[in-house]
Amino acid sequence: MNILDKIIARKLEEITESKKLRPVSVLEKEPLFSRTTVSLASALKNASSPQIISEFKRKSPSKGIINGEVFPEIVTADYVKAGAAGLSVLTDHDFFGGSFDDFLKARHANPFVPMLRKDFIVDEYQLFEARSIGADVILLIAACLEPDKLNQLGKTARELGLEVLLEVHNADELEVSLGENIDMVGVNNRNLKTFETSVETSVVLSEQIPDSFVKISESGLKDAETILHLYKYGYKGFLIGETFMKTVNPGTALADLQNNLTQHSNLNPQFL
Ligand SMILES: O=C(O)c1ccccc1NCC(=O)[C@H](O)[C@H](O)COP(=O)(O)O
Repeated sequence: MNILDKIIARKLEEITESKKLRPVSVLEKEPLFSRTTVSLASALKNASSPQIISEFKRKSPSKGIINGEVFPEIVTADYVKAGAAGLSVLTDHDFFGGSFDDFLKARHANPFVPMLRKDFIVDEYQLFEARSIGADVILLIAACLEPDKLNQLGKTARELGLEVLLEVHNADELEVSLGENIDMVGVNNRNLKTFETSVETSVVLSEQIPDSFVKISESGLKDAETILHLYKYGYKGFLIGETFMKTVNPGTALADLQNNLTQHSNLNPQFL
């Protein structure tokens, strides 16, 4: 069984349990459920420089524990101070060490910043969960979903006021999954079989994503040079987790990257 199959098998068990414990009628009564959402797509679309979406990620299948001693409210507030355009917070517990508690702490510390619920969405119920914890954006991973299901989830997400980030790893996934219920397309540079990352994946797929979708490059991003290189291919957003989270102070790591981006852009104005 590959890693995605394992994650999804576990997710389906969790969803069955959660539906019994906290049905949709309960989720709808959560105070954050009716919160006005904030658009990540607009923040990226209107920017005239590369924008970083900073991820709060404790561990991962590829790296194991990344950082055990971190507080979501502190790390995410530091990210925002350092100029993050948006936040991504893992809510998957078993494989990424995340939780709703992490998400809620980040949300309360940053009420007006666009936040992505980073999880493996396979059921409408999880969209109601996302709304109830104050998410603005949800992720639909093409590798996990049949095109009809993906389209249906996108439609329901939109009806709930959530933006939809479609994640693809290759041209085939892109071709069958792109549709009217998608706001942003994220190209994941991580090969889920080998866990190796290659930014060439973002380069190769860039031309195949219509300009009407905001483009985001995800995973394995480490430095300003790579980000500015991908910016030339039309990527507006850059989702970064491990590079920041493996440091003692993830917010400072983002601030350093932002400084490097500014310096490189000044040295090479053709980048911007
Ligand atoms: O990160 C993993 O090991 C992983 C394994 C299997 C499925 C998904 C995985 N990551 C999810 C992500 O999309 C990343 O957390 C995100 O793009 C940030 O990547 P990075 O900057 O490399 O932490």
